[in-house]
Amino acid sequence: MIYNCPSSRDSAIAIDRHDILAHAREAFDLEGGLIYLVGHSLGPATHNALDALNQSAKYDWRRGLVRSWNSAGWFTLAKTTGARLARLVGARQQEVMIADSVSANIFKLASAALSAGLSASTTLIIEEDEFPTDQYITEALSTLQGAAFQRVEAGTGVAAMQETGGILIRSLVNYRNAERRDMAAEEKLARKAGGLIIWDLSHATGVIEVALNKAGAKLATGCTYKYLNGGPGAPSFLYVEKDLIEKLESPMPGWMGHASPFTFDPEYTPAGDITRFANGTPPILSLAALSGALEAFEALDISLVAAKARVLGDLVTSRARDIGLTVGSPLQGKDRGGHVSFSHPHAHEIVRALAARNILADFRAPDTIRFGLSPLFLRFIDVWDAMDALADILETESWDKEEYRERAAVT
Ligand SMILES: Cc1ncc(COP(=O)(O)O)c(C=O)c1O
Ligand SMILES: Nc1c(O)cccc1C(=O)C[C@H](N)C(=O)O
Repeated sequence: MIYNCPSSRDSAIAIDRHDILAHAREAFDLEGGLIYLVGHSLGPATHNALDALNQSAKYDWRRGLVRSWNSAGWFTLAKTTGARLARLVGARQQEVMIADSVSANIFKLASAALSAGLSASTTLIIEEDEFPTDQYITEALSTLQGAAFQRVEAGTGVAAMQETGGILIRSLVNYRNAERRDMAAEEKLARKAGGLIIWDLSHATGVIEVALNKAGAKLATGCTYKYLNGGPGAPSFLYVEKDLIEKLESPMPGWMGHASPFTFDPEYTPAGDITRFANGTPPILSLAALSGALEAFEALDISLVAAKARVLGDLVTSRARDIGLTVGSPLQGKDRGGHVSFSHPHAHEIVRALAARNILADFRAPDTIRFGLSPLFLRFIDVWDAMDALADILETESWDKEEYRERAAVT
């Protein structure tokens, strides 16, 4: 074990002192004194992301103007940034591109898979506790394509796929409880049943090891604004296994996915590579920020990042249990993603009481608190202190204040 779980504040300090990832924190432009436990929702800004954004806006856009499509590499930015991200999900560079949102990419990938007959049946399956957008998109797509739709109980999606040979939309890490699935084992079951899994890697990428190629995964997408710190609204990524790229056609064949957009051909011919999944003009400023943000991962061993996340999570689960909270996440680090959730009847007030102490966590109705444990910028002492604050808030019932009861529009 590279990291040990601290048993005291002093040992947390000692572990931080020897942390081989300690330098990664320097990449971030963090406000002093803030403990940020929401990197699983919106990662903080890195200096490189801000510089890249600045460069793109102030020089490439302001001065380079339309010339920058070529001179600043804007035309290929979605692909080059995807290639940069590929290592973090265990994919080949040519199998990943940046495009649209996860919502749009689930639609494109599932629709393309249905049209190409990649699965034994056209049944679309999703578990009822998946992130809502995945459910809405999957159900809407089934209506559009006249495919059967099954919203199944949590924990039964793989069995439904085995039974029907259909397409399962599945998070590698559940957004609420951080439960982690075994991609390789489930891919094996999919192959046996003639089914297909489209992976949502939103809560996995940048915090646990993801090995798409090794697992034999065919299709995936994921957010870049969480652990990858791409910035608010940063476009998501999509992955298509190399042998499938030319077999699949996007249901949204926009001009940027054309083999030669600037021939302005009235007939659509898809690009021969992953760019066939692009549709319109990409959000260059967001892509620039994302590309800059990925530099923080460049020389990092993702297995170390994952190891640190596991132990930060162990620290939260063990101390949360000590103070009487009900932990909703798996207790074994290997079964968990990068956050830990626990419940309390006054979860919302507690999250607001933590915020008043400059500790940001998040609340998911009705009673869940999530602590996101981004290993690149969080130290053991941050998490130790956050747990101390939480213990104090519970013990003194200092959450019980009128001002903590109002609901914010977004939490
Ligand atoms: C698992 C999961 N999927 C999808 C999304 C949404 O993705 P997007 O807003 O890019 O469509 C989120 C978070 O917002 C998420 O947690
Ligand atoms: N994407 C978000 C947004 O645009 C606003 C507020 C929060 C988000 C999120 O990412 C939510 C997140 N996926 C979750 O796991 O709850």
